[in-house]
Amino acid sequence: MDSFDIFKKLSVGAKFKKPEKIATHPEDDKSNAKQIKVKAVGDRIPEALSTFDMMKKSYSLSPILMENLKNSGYTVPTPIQTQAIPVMLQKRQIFACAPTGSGKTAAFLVPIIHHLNKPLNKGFRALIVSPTRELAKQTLRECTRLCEGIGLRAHTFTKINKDKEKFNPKLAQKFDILIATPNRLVFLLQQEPPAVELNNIEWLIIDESDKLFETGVRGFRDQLAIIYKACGPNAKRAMFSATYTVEVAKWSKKNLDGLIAVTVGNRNTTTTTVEQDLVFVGNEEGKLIAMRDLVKKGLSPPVLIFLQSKERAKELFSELIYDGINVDVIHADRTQQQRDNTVKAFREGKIWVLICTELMGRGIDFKGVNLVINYDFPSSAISYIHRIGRTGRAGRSGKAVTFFTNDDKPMLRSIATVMKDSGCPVPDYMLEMKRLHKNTRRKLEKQSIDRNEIRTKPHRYHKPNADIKDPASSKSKKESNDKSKKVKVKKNLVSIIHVDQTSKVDKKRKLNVSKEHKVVKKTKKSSV
Ligand SMILES: Nc1ncnc2c1ncn2[C@@H]1O[C@H](COP(=O)(O)OP(=O)(O)OP(=O)(O)O)[C@@H](O)[C@H]1O
Repeated sequence: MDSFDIFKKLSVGAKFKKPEKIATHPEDDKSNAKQIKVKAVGDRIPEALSTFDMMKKSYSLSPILMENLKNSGYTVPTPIQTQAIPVMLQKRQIFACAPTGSGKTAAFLVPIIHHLNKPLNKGFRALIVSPTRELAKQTLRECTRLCEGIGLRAHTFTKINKDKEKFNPKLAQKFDILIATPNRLVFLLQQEPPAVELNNIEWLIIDESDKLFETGVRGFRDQLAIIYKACGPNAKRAMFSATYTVEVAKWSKKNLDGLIAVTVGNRNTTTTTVEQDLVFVGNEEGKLIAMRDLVKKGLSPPVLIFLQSKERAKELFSELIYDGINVDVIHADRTQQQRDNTVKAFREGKIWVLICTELMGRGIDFKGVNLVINYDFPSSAISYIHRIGRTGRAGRSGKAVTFFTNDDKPMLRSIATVMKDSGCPVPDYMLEMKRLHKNTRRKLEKQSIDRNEIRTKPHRYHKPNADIKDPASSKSKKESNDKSKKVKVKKNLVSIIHVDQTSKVDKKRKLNVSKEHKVVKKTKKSSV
């Protein structure tokens, strides 16, 4: 019996497979696509598109834009595109909610490119607000592709000091579309005189709108208020997200005239093309065992691993790099250049496993991610939906594995409910667990769990100066190397022992882990 067999025996958790797949993209399965419910609420709802060609006839979309869509490989509109595009082409304000990886970016880019039509040299006329710089850069790439041959130019800010020195409204004249994070934009708006002007904005798109409406440390909400004010009252607004919050829905209804609300599928469910497993791992040590077992069984890259904080991401990185895995890590402590390089290398397949924090949870479109591992349990159902939405995109299939320990049990019910609502069978006991009061849940969502350091530990029964013999020493050298990790089970605890390697491990780790990746000793502070 190997380590994972023992671990599985002790585990009371379950592994579940989704029974069926439903394609989210019409081209993958035309019959299934028709079953996806697209709901639109509002007055005078425009007719939904059944083909992209309808835009040419009904809205005189430029042949170049049509060609750019085709060159992007977009032959049939996705469900959200069928309804959101005509709504925006008719200059109506929209609140749109559609699953992860379902083509929301093109759903707002196509209408704004159509409305802006051609460069006017009067500065930014459309603004797209994204919660992270990585997402802003990705949207810029898609925008640039769709604007090819049209002459419209999109811009996103780079280094903050450089922007302060160099960026000014005159420079902005040659651009038409601005894609920015709220932090950076507000910083530039608050320069004296403002380094950026938004008085010509005709369209304001809030991507990941529920994230940007969150109140909290980063104060996105307050920043949005400053941005709205700078755009003036005539800018049309569009809110897009994969997850629905009552707050954003209510705000939109109250503040956006002539609003049309478009929802695709059931609210706050995961995409149906992702097979989802929940695995009970007992404790932190169990997580490393489970992780190593997944590696041993053979991971199919690209793989994304989510952790709750940058400190923990660094810790896991230093473990996995020692295991010889082609892995890198991305978090807020790395410089922009390092973050960009890592994203690029992962996109190009040079890195197979990417360890990340919530920073990469929203919007990022890595094509063909096969597996998402929630090493640390997500703090909310919303976070779960976005994290596992990095796989199973654009109708592809994917897999998500979520580890949980006893510490995660209070939030287990909400994740299990999302899984059930998405069509995954989950054991009744999880759904029957006590429902948390709204306030308690919110409080838990904001606090991150204080977890033990991620570190392969010498066995607890190991006497410091004892002359420990490798049980494998009598076997062949190769066997001995392979079996340097031994598992001992005592009183329902699973521990993994590096019998004779502890000091070597530390030395090698120091050599392998570059300065920028050095493990920061566990602090209670948790951030991405
Ligand atoms: N009509 C289409 N046909 C085929 N592929 C498409 C179409 N529209 C978009 N895509 C592709 O689908 C993928 C997901 O699109 P996108 O990133 O816009 O998803 P999203 O809905 O914004 O996801 P998230 O909620 O995670 O941000 C992208 O790779 C995009 O190129």
